[in-house]
Amino acid sequence: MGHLISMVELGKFIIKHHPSYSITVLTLTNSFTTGPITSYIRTISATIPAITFHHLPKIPLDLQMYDSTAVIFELIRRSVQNVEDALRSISPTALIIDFFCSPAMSSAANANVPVYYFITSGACCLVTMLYFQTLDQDYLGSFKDMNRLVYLPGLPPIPSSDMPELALDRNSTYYSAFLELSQYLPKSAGIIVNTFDSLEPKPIKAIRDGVCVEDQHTPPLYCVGPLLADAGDGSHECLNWLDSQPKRSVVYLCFGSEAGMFSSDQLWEIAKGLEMSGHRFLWVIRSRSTMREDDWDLLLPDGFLDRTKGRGFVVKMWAPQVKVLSHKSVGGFVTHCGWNSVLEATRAVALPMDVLEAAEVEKCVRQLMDSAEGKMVRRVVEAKRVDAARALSDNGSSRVALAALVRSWRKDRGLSSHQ
Ligand SMILES: O=c1ccn([C@@H]2O[C@H](COP(=O)(O)OP(=O)(O)O[C@H]3O[C@H](CO)[C@@H](O)[C@H](O)[C@H]3O)[C@@H](O)[C@H]2O)c(=O)[nH]1
Repeated sequence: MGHLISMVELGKFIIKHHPSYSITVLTLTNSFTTGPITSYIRTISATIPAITFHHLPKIPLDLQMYDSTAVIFELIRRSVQNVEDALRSISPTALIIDFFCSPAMSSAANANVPVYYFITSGACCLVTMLYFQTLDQDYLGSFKDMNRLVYLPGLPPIPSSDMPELALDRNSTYYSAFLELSQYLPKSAGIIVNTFDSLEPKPIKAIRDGVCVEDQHTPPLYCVGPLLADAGDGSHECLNWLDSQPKRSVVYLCFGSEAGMFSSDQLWEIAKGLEMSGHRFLWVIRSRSTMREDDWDLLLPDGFLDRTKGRGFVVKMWAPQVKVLSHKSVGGFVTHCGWNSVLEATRAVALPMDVLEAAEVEKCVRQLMDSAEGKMVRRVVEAKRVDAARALSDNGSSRVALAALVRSWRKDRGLSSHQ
């Protein structure tokens, strides 16, 4: 969902400023096409005629054989011919691919269409992707076993255990897919990133200076963000509850669209931490262990909902996050740091939470709501909010980047400035 929303937001950004274009989003359907995804696609299709969804033929897969990430890689790998067929029938000016979709590079080459990557995470993450070919040669073991710092251009040293999940285990299939991404990125016509120049100046400079890719040309970088979903219309009972809470008193906890699927042990730890913190909270819970509505309450500590009644509100599965974050009663956001949530948090306040233990949850919530550090985070976020608006304004860095991107694909296709 995090990837789909930002891809659609990129499409909206393109047609808003270059209305002669229309956008076709190629989508795969399978087990991960959950209710929120289906209803999101329906809403966009009904409200934005310039964006259409082209559903690629369904690929039959034995789901028992794959975990949730492997399913995505396998579907993409097996859809190469279908993507090529779609490109031949649509005949687009350019193909923009998510970073999971490297195999589509060959579909585009066969259909003679220029390919641009779209990085739905920030420039920090892109540095890791580009530099991964070098890391693969420099660090011989698996990052998960190293217990050391990893050095990347433009970034502070990163504990090896904090490397992207796909890159942690050298023997996994994800590792080869991540390495393949690192090899394909420099071959693209350009890289579009959902960030803005003043948000991540050091990694952006490192990429533009070409120091993340050895012995190869780094393609042009287009920082066009922040691309964020609109708050939209519609109501939700959690918004009514927020209306009745004091200003900036509620801490909002939500852990993205996929990562938010916790085991029952983890849910239990978060619940305990929230109870101990004594603060008001709005918490979105998802769990892999059960999807039956009646079972939800059993996942939480006995009596938790009664003891926190009035000061806590639990939403099952999905909350209107953008609306929640802009609500006046929300004073803090505890997140897994999915990039969309980070960007959306520029409208609110966030602290990352790492270790899922009750004491850590309690500490994190208290720090955010009570401490000098929490106040400082609020000030930094406010400054970034102003920078973000500037980047998207006329002649702002993201608008200039979008214009350069459009010029680039026109040039690739030999089109004049009117086409
Ligand atoms: O209850 C919910 C949960 C999520 N959202 C929205 O769903 C999106 C979630 O995106 P994100 O915060 O990026 O989380 P994920 O989808 O889990 O993130 C995946 O995709 C991101 C973008 O590539 C990566 O940065 C993350 O590491 C990866 O986990 C955001 O727009 C949220 O507003 C809701 O509206 N309601």
